[in-house]
Amino acid sequence: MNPQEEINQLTDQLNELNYRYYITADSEVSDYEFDKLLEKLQQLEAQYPQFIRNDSPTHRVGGTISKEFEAVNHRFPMLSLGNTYNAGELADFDERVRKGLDGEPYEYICELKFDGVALSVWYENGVLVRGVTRGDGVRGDDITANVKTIRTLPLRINAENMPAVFEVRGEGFMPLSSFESLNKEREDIGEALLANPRNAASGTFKMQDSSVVAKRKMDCYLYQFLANEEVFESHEESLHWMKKAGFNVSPTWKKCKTLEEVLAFIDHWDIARYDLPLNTDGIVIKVNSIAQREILGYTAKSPRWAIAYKYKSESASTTLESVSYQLGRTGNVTPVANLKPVLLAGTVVKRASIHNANEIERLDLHLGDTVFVEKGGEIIPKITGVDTSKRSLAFEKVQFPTTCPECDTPLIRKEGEANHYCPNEKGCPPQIKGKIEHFIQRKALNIENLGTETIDLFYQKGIVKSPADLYELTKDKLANLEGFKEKSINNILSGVQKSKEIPFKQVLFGIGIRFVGATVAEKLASYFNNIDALAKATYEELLQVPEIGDRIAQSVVAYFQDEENQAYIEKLKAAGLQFIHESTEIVVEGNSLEGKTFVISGTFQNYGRDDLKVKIEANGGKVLSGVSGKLNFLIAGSDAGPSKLQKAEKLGVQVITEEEFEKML
Ligand SMILES: NC(=O)c1ccc[n+]([C@@H]2O[C@H](COP(=O)([O-])OP(=O)(O)OC[C@H]3O[C@@H](n4cnc5c(N)ncnc54)[C@H](O)[C@@H]3O)[C@@H](O)[C@H]2O)c1
Ligand SMILES: [Zn+2]
Repeated sequence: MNPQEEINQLTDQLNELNYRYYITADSEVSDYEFDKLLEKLQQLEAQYPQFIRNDSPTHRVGGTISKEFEAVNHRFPMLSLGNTYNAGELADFDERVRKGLDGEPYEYICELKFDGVALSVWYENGVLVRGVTRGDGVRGDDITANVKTIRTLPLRINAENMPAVFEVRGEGFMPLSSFESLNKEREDIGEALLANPRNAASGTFKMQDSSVVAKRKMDCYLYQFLANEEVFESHEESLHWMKKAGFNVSPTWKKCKTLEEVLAFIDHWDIARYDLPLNTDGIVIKVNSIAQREILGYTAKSPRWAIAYKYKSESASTTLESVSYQLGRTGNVTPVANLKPVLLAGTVVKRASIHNANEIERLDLHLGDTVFVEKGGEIIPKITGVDTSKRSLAFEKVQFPTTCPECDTPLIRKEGEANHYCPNEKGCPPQIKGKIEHFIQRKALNIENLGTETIDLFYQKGIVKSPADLYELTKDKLANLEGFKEKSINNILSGVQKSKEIPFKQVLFGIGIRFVGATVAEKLASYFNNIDALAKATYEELLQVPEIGDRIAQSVVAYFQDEENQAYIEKLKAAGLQFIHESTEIVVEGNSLEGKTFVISGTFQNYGRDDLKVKIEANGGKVLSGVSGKLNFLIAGSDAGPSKLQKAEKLGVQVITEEEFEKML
């Protein structure tokens, strides 16, 4: 290949990888490989500038803006960071800084490189007015309503030396704990799992409904302050100021005066970072003095005064011994690789996830292959490649099964879906047991004293074959089972008894309609009020419910058309479960709100909107639908409508928070 051809080929390849990384979230190569390819292109471009293409990935930030949000021009471009993977390259960076500053002394601030999405948040007169994504670096998506759901981000601040207009930047992220519970929820309702917390964060910040974003408990660490005028002399000062003003600044940063101190910081966090509540993929080294930053300046893509040191995600090679196929509650079949045990990032790895049949095809897996496994942001390691030079002709290609490994029913793959699943919902043992486990979990019927093993036993003995059978358990039936003492029998029976008090929304979640998670169940319960109305609802009616889309509506209709499901619901009704929605119990404090009028806007910490309405009325107040001059109070939640707020301000209507409202009671 001649240099021009090579430049063309690398440009195309990197643009494609960028697209996959930022848009479809299914990158095929590790960050390390990506960065090496980019470096190669950079070198070629430096040598043959006449061949640089206009769409070269070396000249611009990799993301894009989307159609769903308003695009906003950044006041200061949001750049990327140059990166290094070893101490030698870091020393080169330090050398460039030294030369650039012409012998002046300088110091660094080292921070962790948080693995989320960059956010820019604008304040005017201390009030949060805008939240924007990085986008292509020049323009980003206006996601203000979503950014406002971040609880640690102040909506209003009042700090010393605060310029009228300023901007803070930081990394929006989904804490690991939220990520895990979100994926657990998705698994529960048969949805594909999110690949890693970064993709989850970027997807969440781009959702249309900010009340869903609010539920996901996003967070943000701030690491940059920007204003038209010079407010601070050093980065350090700005970090202290942001902290004092109430921003969430991670306390992990450190001032380093020498390269040795920087390297010690890198070593320390290489291990300590695993104890943090979020993923990190390296550290960022920044020149501390703002004046010196100006001297050093920028390239088209990144500042010359900062660099990222990225930790190489550890990889190991081992043998693929077999592939097993696991069946989830909703019949999803997931292939899992069984590996010859190998040490990876401090733990022995025996299994790796392969996601689905496409992935087996893409990797062209053969049993006996030498495979590379990597631990990235995910908890379970994954296979990233195959060393085909080590493949022998005798190795057999991995074949995704055509029938269910548990019940032999032919597997189904819906058009457009990557997953195969077993349609034998009512006769496939893991699906039946999974349904019972789903039914008894805390967020559903909350039946204590029943574990996986007990359910397994009940199922094997033929005592419980559906959640409805739980309500036919008796002392006699259980007394014959080995290992069950009177006390544990009583506990199980009383747990079952207590579940009859569990509110309808949880029952609805528990019965396990595909795609109906806890949140959706709550929405359906309060919209339709009872199971009969829900069962009669047409596809079109279901689409009227906020946040209910095509897929859920279809699934609900199909569920209630099935006669066996109808019989199952009847059985549960006969057992005495709650099938009517009771809005949350409202405590009436008195008539302190007598004669006062309210408008509700936004989402609230302690109340659903309907609950809040009932609460106001129960205490003598009146809820109006629109803001007018006659209105007394606008209760503004975390993402209250800006037009309502403006109107209230204009008309002199008092705007109060949830806490202020509670004080009125
Ligand atoms: N595997 C692939 O296919 C693929 C494709 C494209 C990009 N990538 C990876 O993505 C990287 C490019 O992404 P990028 O342009 O977003 O750069 P980057 O993520 O490497 O660095 C810039 C970003 O770091 C973040 N950051 C976190 N903590 C920070 C801190 N304390 N201070 C400042 N910034 C901080 C900010 O969001 C900032 O936008 C590449 O280096 C590559 O590794 C991989
Ligand atoms: Zn099956």
